[in-house]
Order: sequence, then C-alpha cells, then structure tokens
Amino acid sequence: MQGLNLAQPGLKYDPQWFRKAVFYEVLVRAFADSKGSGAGDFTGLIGKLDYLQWLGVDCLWLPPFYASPLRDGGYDIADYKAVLPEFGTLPEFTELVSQAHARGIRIITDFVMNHTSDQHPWFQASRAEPDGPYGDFYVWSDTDERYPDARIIFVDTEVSNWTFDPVRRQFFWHRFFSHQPDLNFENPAVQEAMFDIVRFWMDLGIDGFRLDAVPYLFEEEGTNCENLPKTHEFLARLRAMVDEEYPGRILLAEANQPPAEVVDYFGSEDDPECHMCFHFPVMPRLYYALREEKAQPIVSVLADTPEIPTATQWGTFLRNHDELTLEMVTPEERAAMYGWYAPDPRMRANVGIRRRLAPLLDNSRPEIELIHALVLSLPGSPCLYYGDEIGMGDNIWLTDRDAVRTPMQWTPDRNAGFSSVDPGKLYLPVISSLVYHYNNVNVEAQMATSASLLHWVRGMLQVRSRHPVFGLGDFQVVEADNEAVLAFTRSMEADGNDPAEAVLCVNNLSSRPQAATITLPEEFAGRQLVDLFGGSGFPWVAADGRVTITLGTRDFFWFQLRGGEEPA
Ligand SMILES: OC[C@H]1O[C@H](O[C@H]2O[C@H](CO)[C@@H](O)[C@H](O)[C@H]2O)[C@H](O)[C@@H](O)[C@@H]1O
Ligand SMILES: [Ca+2]
Repeated sequence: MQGLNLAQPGLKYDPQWFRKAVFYEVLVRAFADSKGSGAGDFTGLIGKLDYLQWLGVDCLWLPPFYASPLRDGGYDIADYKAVLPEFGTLPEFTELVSQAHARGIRIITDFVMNHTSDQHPWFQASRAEPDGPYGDFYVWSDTDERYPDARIIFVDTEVSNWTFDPVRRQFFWHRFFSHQPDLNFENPAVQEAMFDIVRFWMDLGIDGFRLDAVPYLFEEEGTNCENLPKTHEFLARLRAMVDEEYPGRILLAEANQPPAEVVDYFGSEDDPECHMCFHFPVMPRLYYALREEKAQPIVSVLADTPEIPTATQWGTFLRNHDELTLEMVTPEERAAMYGWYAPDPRMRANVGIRRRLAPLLDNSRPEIELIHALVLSLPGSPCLYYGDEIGMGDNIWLTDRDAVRTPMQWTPDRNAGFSSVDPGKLYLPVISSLVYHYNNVNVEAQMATSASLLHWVRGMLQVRSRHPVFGLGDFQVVEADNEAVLAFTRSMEADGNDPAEAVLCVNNLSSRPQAATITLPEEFAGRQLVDLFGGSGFPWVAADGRVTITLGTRDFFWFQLRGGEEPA
C-alpha cells in the first residue's frame, strides 16, 4: 500500500479527490522568503500553509523548483532529482509535503518531460560524445529541414525549432527556447529515465504531476509533431505504472489544444492516460464573454467540448504563471481580446497577454467576482493563481512572463512582508504601482477587512466545498431569453457519501442590470430556488419550468433547486 499516502494525518483516502478539489498554483520562489535571500523557499512556504488552509484550497501545484539555470522560470531543468539550493533542501521539501498533508492539503509538482536545460549533464554528454550512453538522448540532425510542419511556439524569441550546436556540429530540436533541447522519446532509455523520475518524487510523497508541454513529446515527419499516437501510448504506459505503484496519485496534462484533441489525453475507460487535463479553450472565452456581454462564447466552447471518461476531470483556471494564452481562439477573437485587454504592446507576449487577473479586469470588483463565480461553478476543478485572491497587480516593465511572477504581498511593510532582504536584492521587485501597491493590496489588510476580496474568495471556496455537485455533477445549459444571461444547472445523483443535489447558476454578463426568464428542464418544474449563500427563498419554478430572475450589474446567483430528493 506504498502508494496511498494513508499515513498522512490530515488526508482521507479518496481516489477521486481531484474531482472536487480546488487547486492553487504557487511559485516557491514568489511566496515567502524565510532566509532573507531575496527569493522564496520551502521553509517560507511551510510557514504560509496555515494561510492556505484557512483560504480553503485542497491542492497546491508547484511549478519547477529543481536545479536549473532559471532561464525559463525553472522549466529548464538541469537535474530532475535535485532541488535548487536557493529554495532549500530535499529534506525541507519532504517536510513541506508532510506539513501540507497534515493540514489536508495535497501537493502536485511540475514534470517537464519534453526538454531539459542545455546545462543538463545529459545534454552536455550528448553533444560531446555522440556515440556515448547519452548520444541519442536528444533529437539531433545534420539539417535543420526536418519536421517543417511543426509551428514555433515562442514566436517572440525563436525563429526555428532547430539550433546548430558547434560542439557536436549538428542541429538539435527544441519546441521552446533554444536553450531547452527536446529529449528523444524514441530512445527507450529516455522513457525509462522518465519513469525513474516519476518514482523518485512519488516515493517522496507527492500527490501527482502536472505534465508540462505534453503534446510535444514525440516527433514524426509529415505531421505537426503534436498529439502523436506514440505520445499517447507512452502516457498510457506511464499511467498504468502510476495506478499500479501509486494509486490515488494523479497526472494532469498541460495540453494547450482544442477540446477535440485535448480529450485524447484522458485516454479511454480501458486505456486511461491522465486523470485531469487543463481546459485551455474555455479560459479566454470567459474573458471574451465579459467584454462582449454575451453568454454565447462560453456556451459554444462547452458545446464543442466532448464528454470525458468517468473518474476524470477538467482543470480550469483564470490565470497562471504564463501569458493568458490566446492560441485557442480565432484570429478575430484574438484581435478583439488584444484590443480589450492588451492595448499597450508591452502587455503582450508570444500569442497572449502577460497580465494578472485584477489589472486585466481594470480592478473591477464586480467583474473579478463574476469571473471567479464562473470558474468555480462551471465543470472542472478550478486552479487559482497565487496573489489573485487579493487582487495583486502586475509589472509589464519586467521581461517576458516575470510580469506576473512578482513576490506575494503579505503586509504593507518592507518588501511586502515577503522577505527581509535589502529591496535591491529581491529576485523581482514587489508591485508598487499606484493602484496595486503592496501598501494597499496585501493579505494582512484584507484579512482585517471583512468585505475584502480575500474574504469573498474564501467564502466562495467554503460554499463550493459544501456542495460536491460543483465537482461531480452533470452540466446542462438552460435556455434564457436574454443573451447576456448564462444559466446552467449542475446536478447529480447520490454518490457515496455525497447526497443527490441540483443547483441552478445564473450569471449576468452585462454591465447593466438584466432580467431573464429561464426555462428549466421538466425534472426541475415546481422546485423552489434557495440561495446557496444566505439560504433565502427565491421564486418557485413554475409548472412549465419557467422562472424569472432579475440580476444587478455583473451579478450572479447560485440556487439550490430544492424539492427533489436532496436534503434541505
Ligand atoms: O517549458 C516550456 C514552457 O512550457 C509550458 O508552456 C506552455 O506555455 C506556453 C506559454 O508560455 C504555451 O504557449 C504552451 O502551449 C505551453 O506548453 C510552461 O507552462 C511554460 O512556463 C514554459 O515556458
Ligand atoms: Ca519533443
């Protein structure tokens, strides 16, 4: 029973935990500096676990904290089994895992399989000794003309997916930065090395992996080198090993692909791959719908989303450590979003927008609340991004995606309470812009203000966690006679300890108050609407399934549809 994490005091064994969880992405480097080095560390994060428990998150996602030259935020790994000394030591990492588990919080970490840093000893050996044991660990070629149909992903910096190596006098393949050579997955030794790394970290007690850039593992002439059958075969083998040796741990795919392609990363009921996949296309549509003030963009992307196998779950999000990617929208939608959300070219990066949630929404509290309400009620397990719970700002004067990776703002004191170091030695400066200055935007002040965004987000997580239907329930769009109103139900039969429940969510995407008559399916006719937050009774659904709701600007309701089998 090595795999079950049963010994951890705060965790209950639940192989389906990820379907009801709220995730929280936290950069170790950005959260809390315990040593006065200017960068966050494991011990600093341990010191903030009580805060995260209080906030109500169920699982932390830690982006790479491994040995790395940090030329891509740690996604350029130089040793998969070592932690970056500035973050701490391996025993400090395992202490973090234990302390999180003791509070009922799980931890998944990033696993960057597609590529390594060019500083990784495997690459150094590969370029120096083509006939040596690592000679075939990377994708080498005498020409830079192979795989011409593969697009360039980092269009701001790269002009080719091939770079000439003067040592080996051959080109090497890289889907991302030219300092990140792709591993050669055709080589069984590479695949075995990946299994070995998974076992290493799972043996240390982590609860799963986010699989970075997973569509690009294999290459094949005549294709765009994305989502290839061999990649899926490899993932199915990896999953079989995890199920066998580490049941209860999860694999979460980062595949920035259209819904029809991304569902393949779940595999099938008989041949599963990942437990979860991020749903990239839905995220930009939430922002798009807010500006267009229409429900349709959200309705249509969900209509295009195929069913997923039982016991799997989407991962949803509003922001993360990367740019807000616009790869999954049409050119017309992209142009509109750049106009709405990135009027200054400095706000753009690659195919996306390098801004945080609050500045994107011009710090509009009703919009920030509505977009949270959407991501917390639509299908999927939501993943929050550190600092967004207090409405942190960004710094578009920093390079690349560092704009959204600045230190967490804890207090109005020196370095926002993040570090005691000389401010000039911080890994990145704290936000000190007019609206988002850490003097005003910080955890301490928001904890002391009952109406703060922080308390509001916490309240939302509490309500969500009391209603497993948000994680487990079916999703059905409900007809509304107002194009600005998005109405849908989440409903489920009793499931283990979770009772049957039905919830109606109604969202006003307009910047003006709206009324809408909603027509619910027959099964909900005659039910009473009860507000999930305050318990107030609202109108009953008429015998023909209709009910009329009025909503304020950017307002939303979560109603229990009471009167069926579910408890009062
Ligand atoms: O390791 C390279 C990158 O891998 C992830 O990239 C993803 O983010 C890109 C945008 O920054 C996106 O366009 C691409 O489709 C993704 O695979 C990781 O999240 C990045 O931080 C990292 O640079
Ligand atoms: Ca590859």
